[in-house]
Amino acid sequence: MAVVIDGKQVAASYRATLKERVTELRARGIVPKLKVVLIGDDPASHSYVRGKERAAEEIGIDSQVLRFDETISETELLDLIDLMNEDEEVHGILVQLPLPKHIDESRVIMRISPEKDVDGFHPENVGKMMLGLDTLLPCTPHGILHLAKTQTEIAGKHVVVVGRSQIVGKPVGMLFLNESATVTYCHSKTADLGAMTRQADILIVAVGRASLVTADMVKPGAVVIDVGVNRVEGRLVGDVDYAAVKEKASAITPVPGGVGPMTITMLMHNTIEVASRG
Ligand SMILES: Nc1nc(=O)c2c([nH]1)NC[C@@H]1CN(c3ccc(C(=O)N[C@@H](CCC(=O)O)C(=O)O)cc3)C=[N+]21
Repeated sequence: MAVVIDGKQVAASYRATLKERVTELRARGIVPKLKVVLIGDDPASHSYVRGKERAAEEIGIDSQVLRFDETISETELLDLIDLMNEDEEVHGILVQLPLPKHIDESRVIMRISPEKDVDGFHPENVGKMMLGLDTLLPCTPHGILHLAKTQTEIAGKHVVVVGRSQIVGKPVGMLFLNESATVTYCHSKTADLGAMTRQADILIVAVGRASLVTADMVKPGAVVIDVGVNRVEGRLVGDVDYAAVKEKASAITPVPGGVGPMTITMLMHNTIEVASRG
């Protein structure tokens, strides 16, 4: 029977240390400031952004959400980013994804100043992360690494990543490689997924398909990190068959209450990092 990794609890205790850092910054006259751009009326996006606002308020970060309807043009959005890039009081800029079809996501990401890119999505930050240099790390991968470290040593472990998205799969493998894990990537074209996942000491699943990973695909004693966010019959579930895998793993993250709260907390971490650079 696995330990349930309480992401809500780990995130809350991490936020307590962040709150102290904000107190110190404010004593020096620095108020960390985060701008979130939210386009359209997708209920999930609005819910995530509310979570970000709540966390910022708890820690003492000044956050502002700029809401636009989906008719906003790409040029208008890029001009807005330019203004925030130039505003010395703004430390972090986040444009909530996905964007409407008529807006080129990569052009938007590349327009955000790498120094203010608290998502860690800009190619300059991705490149620095790949090189193992000190930089703004992508929030979900950073949160996953932090959760895994509460359970196990990373060096020498076999980490199997299922999913190769730009936002989670690819960077999370790179972060664990930098921590001296042996990393295997799996994806939709992987020939025998179970044969791969059964080798994992640490199994990270970030695909977006409910019940993708079943108990027979997990090595006894593995640490399982479920990054999936799926709505099934109105309920939020991950990519892992939680009830069955829980019996086999040594530790597992629940959905909700696992990786999600860590993602938001690492966004706060990045905003404070930028504010601390002065
Ligand atoms: N530029 C950008 N940066 C992002 O970081 C980003 C994004 N766009 N677009 C969407 C995804 C998704 N994402 C989540 C954040 C928190 C939870 C979270 O806190 N989930 C709660 C449950 C929330 C609920 O109940 O709906 C949990 O797992 O416990 C989930 C998902 C950030 N994203």
